[in-house]
Amino acid sequence: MNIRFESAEVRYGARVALLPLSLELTERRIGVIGLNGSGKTTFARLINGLTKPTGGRVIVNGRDTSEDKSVSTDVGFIFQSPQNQIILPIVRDDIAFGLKSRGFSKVEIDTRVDAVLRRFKAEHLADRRAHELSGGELQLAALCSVLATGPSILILDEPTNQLDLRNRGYVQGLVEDLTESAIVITHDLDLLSGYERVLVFHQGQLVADAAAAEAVRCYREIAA
Ligand SMILES: Nc1ncnc2c1ncn2[C@@H]1O[C@H](COP(=O)(O)OP(=O)(O)OP(=O)(O)O)[C@@H](O)[C@H]1O
Repeated sequence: MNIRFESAEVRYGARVALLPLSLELTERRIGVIGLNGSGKTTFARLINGLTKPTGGRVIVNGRDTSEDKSVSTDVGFIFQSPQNQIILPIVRDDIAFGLKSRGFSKVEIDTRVDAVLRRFKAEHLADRRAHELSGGELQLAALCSVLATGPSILILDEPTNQLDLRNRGYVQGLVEDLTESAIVITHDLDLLSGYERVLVFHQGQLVADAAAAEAVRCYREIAA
């Protein structure tokens, strides 16, 4: 993946959500940490064009997110509460929904739905009602829905939020095994152990950009 921030900033009136930021991201796994309200989600939303910079530019795989809507097909986003992004009641239908809205044919949709369910060993969830799923199962269903459409970059916003220890380990394993590039926003610092690149945000500013151990040390100082 290639993501470039060129003095990108986000302001909501007088409130600064992200101060002008310039950086390039090419690593396969990137962690993002920081206190509540520090700008992490704003940073992530800029990458798939959900939020447009109020100044500067964000270029993803050669495309300007402010000008080219197709960026959003390249960047999948799993939100903090996956239950909010599952639209249809049955898991299989929800996975198909995203494909339908992207114009895939019926045959292609069926093939892709089956393939993604197989890939994540989630066949047992296909006919389940989404609102009956556990937190870990919901994460898995959301992952299937997003990855079925074939993004090359995946953003996960607090993927282990509200998960018990077993499901946390399960989701950690899923993320480790992804062939797609992944940007992981988390308050679960152990999740990032071994990450070569972790960004630390504080008050809308990137204050550290380092390997996990160093970044976490910086974050602990801020939080102290
Ligand atoms: N749509 C919006 N309108 C006004 N202010 C906003 C909006 N979205 C975010 N902000 C503000 O921008 C700042 C950064 O928010 P952001 O959601 O990026 O933080 P975060 O680091 O992801 O926080 P958390 O860890 O709590 O999820 C906050 O002060 C927030 O209130």
